[in-house]
Amino acid sequence: MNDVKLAVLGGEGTGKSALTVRFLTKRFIGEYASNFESIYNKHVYLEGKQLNLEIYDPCSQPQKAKFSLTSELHWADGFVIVYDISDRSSFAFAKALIYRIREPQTSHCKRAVESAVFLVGNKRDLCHVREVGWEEGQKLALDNRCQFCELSAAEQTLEVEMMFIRIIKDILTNFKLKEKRRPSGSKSMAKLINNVFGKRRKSV
Ligand SMILES: Nc1nc2c(ncn2[C@@H]2O[C@H](COP(=O)(O)OP(=O)(O)OP(=O)(O)O)[C@@H](O)[C@H]2O)c(=O)[nH]1
Repeated sequence: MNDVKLAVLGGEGTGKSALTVRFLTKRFIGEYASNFESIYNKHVYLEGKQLNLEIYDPCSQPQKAKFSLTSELHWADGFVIVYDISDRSSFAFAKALIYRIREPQTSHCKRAVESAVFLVGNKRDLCHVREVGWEEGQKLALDNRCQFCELSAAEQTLEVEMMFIRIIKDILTNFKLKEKRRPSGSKSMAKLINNVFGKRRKSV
C-alpha cells in the first residue's frame, strides 16, 4: 500500500483544520482545537490503488520560527497552503511558505522531483469582505508551479474533496516520475559489482 503524506499549512485561523475535517468527515463544525497538532489517517482508493493517506494539521505556534519548516519539508510528499481571502496578511504568509518550499536549497529534502503544492484561498463565502483578489492567488500559484482554487470549507463539501483528490493525484504522478528516474534494482547492483570488481581488475 502506498503511503501519501500531506501537510496542510498556512496562517493562523485560515481554516486548515476546517478543510481537513471537512475532507475527512464531510462536516463543518465551526470551532476546532488549535492548541495541538494532529496527524490524521485515511484509507483512500484512487486510480486502482489503495493508499494510506496521512494529513498533518499543525497547531499555530507564533513562537516557532515561522518559515523553518525543516521537518515538514522532509516529511511531506505534498502541501496544501491555505490563506483566508478576507485577510491579506494570511496571503503574505502563504506566499512566504511557498517561496520556502520552492527554495533551491530545499531540493535535497526527500524529493527528487518538485513537491506537489496546492494553494487554497479559503472562506470564499466571505467574498463581500474580500481582501485578496482571485487573480492574485492564481498568479502566485502559476508563478510557483502550484495548483490553485478558492473555496469555502464552511459551505462546500465537494470542492474540498476535489481539491484533496487533485493534490493526491499530483503526488502519485511524482511517485511515478521518481520511480522512473531511479535505476532498477538489478541494474544498480550490476553497476555496483562492475565498479568494485572492474576497478580491481584494472589495477592488477
Ligand atoms: N466563514 C468561514 N469561516 C471559516 C471557514 N473555514 C474556517 N472558518 C472559521 O475560521 C476559524 C478558524 O478555523 P480553523 O479551521 O480552526 O483554522 P486553523 O487554520 O486550523 O486555525 P489554527 O490552527 O488556530 O491556526 C473558525 O472559527 C472556523 O469556523 C470558511 O470557509 N468560511
